[in-house]
Amino acid sequence: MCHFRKRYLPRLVYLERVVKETLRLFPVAACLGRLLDKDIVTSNYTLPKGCECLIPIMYIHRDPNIWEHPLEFNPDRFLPEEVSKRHPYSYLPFSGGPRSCIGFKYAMMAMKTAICTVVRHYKVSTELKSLTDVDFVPGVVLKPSRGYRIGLQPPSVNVLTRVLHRRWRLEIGKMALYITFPVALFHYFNQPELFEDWVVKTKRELYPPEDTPEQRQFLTAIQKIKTQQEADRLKALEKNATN
Ligand code: HEM
Repeated sequence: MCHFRKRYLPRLVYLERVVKETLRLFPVAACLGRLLDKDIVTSNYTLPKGCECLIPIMYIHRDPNIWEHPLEFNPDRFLPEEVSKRHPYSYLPFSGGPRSCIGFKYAMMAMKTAICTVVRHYKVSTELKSLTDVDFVPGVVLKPSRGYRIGLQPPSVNVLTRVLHRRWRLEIGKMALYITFPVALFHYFNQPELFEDWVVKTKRELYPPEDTPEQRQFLTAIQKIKTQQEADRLKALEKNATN
């Protein structure tokens, strides 16, 4: 199975909508607190400076005035055309304004990577039947009261997948062979005593000493020249001796 790469993340548009819809129904920070540094005037109320406010993110995310069928899991609520219909502060999983989460991009990348990695390797299941089956305990972050009731099962691996999974072993084997083979050959042929006889024998077979009439004629001619030269030299010596 190929490795997951960072460059794949922008292409996972549906997964991004799934993550966003999950954070709508189950915002990690379900409730935020603010201390007002000035009076806030709304249509019906004035919230005085110094007042401590709680912003019920989970409640806003499930408000039927904002979200149609709020308890339905529908990732397409986060299609660009749907998002543009809503007030920007109707969805606040990472808070909003100047004190919003600085790590939201990283968090989105991390969640998408984690989900991809898990679903590519495991079959995920749960005994929970609907969203309302999940109860929460109050806390700084949203936490299910009965833990995370999910099952992870390794997929049944077919032969092809098994072969692909073992590919890295094959590659290492091939690499070892590529290195060992020339090294072994080099060592073998660098022992002259092992192959000297073989070289001499092969050379004799490939280039046998020639014994043709021309060759013999040539050798006789050379011999004649040598004898002639010897005789001339002797004659010259005798002449010198008599003088
Ligand atoms: C799913 C993951 C995350 C969620 C749901 C989340 C949510 C939030 C929320 C709602 C706030 C606002 C808190 C408030 O106003 O009281 C916040 C603030 C903050 N978050 Fe995250 N966060 C996540 C991951 C991260 C990561 C990965 C980082 C760092 C890399 C990070 C860094 C921060 C910081 C520094 C603040 C404070 C910003 C400020 O007060 O100016 N968060 N986060």
